[in-house]
Amino acid sequence: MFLLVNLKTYEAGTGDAAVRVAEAARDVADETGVRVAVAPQAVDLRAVAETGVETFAQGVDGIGYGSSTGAIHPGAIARAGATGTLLNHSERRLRLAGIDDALNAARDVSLETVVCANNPAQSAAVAALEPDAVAVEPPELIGTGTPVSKADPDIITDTVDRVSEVSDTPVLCGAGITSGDDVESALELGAEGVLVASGVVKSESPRDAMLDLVT
Ligand SMILES: O=C(CO)COP(=O)(O)O
Repeated sequence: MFLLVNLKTYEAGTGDAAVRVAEAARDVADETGVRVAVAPQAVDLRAVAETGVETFAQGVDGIGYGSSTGAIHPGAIARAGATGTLLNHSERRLRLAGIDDALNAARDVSLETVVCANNPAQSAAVAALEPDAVAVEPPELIGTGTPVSKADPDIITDTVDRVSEVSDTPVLCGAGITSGDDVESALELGAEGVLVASGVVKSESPRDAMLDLVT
């Protein structure tokens, strides 16, 4: 089981608040033995990684060193302390060739890669690029509190089936997940972990929210 907490650009997941969520995530991982990682904005990566929590970037660009103003270089992300990156989140979508470039650039600096996809077919397409994991997140459920594992369970089972035809890439899922029950349903459907944002970041107690998700 892997819980990846995406802080997005929520105010409650930025700057000092990002560090507080990260410390809570680190403690929850230590206390429960469940793998928990946090994905802050790039500018907060170093401070979040210094808490000791496993730290993912929200994305990197498929570029090398040189003249790419405004781009996020995977090497800079790794030096800031991140050990992995999301790619192709539905709020930051890439074309297939861009995903491939970003995957290769991330691999060059040994970043773990979780590629998001909107549906089972896209999940199978990105699985062919052999990321470390695929995360299926139906965009219409993101941020709604209506969990993919209950509202649209076929998306998870179909994704697991389609991906397994292509590679042995593990499948994660996300969108609307807010409780331990939602996580349990996702795992029963074949997911190996979940991506969660608003259910943790916007909660009064991110620690309690994460504990509920993993226990
Ligand atoms: O987009 C998500 C995680 O990457 C899911 O967002 P919510 O948990 O807010 O639905």
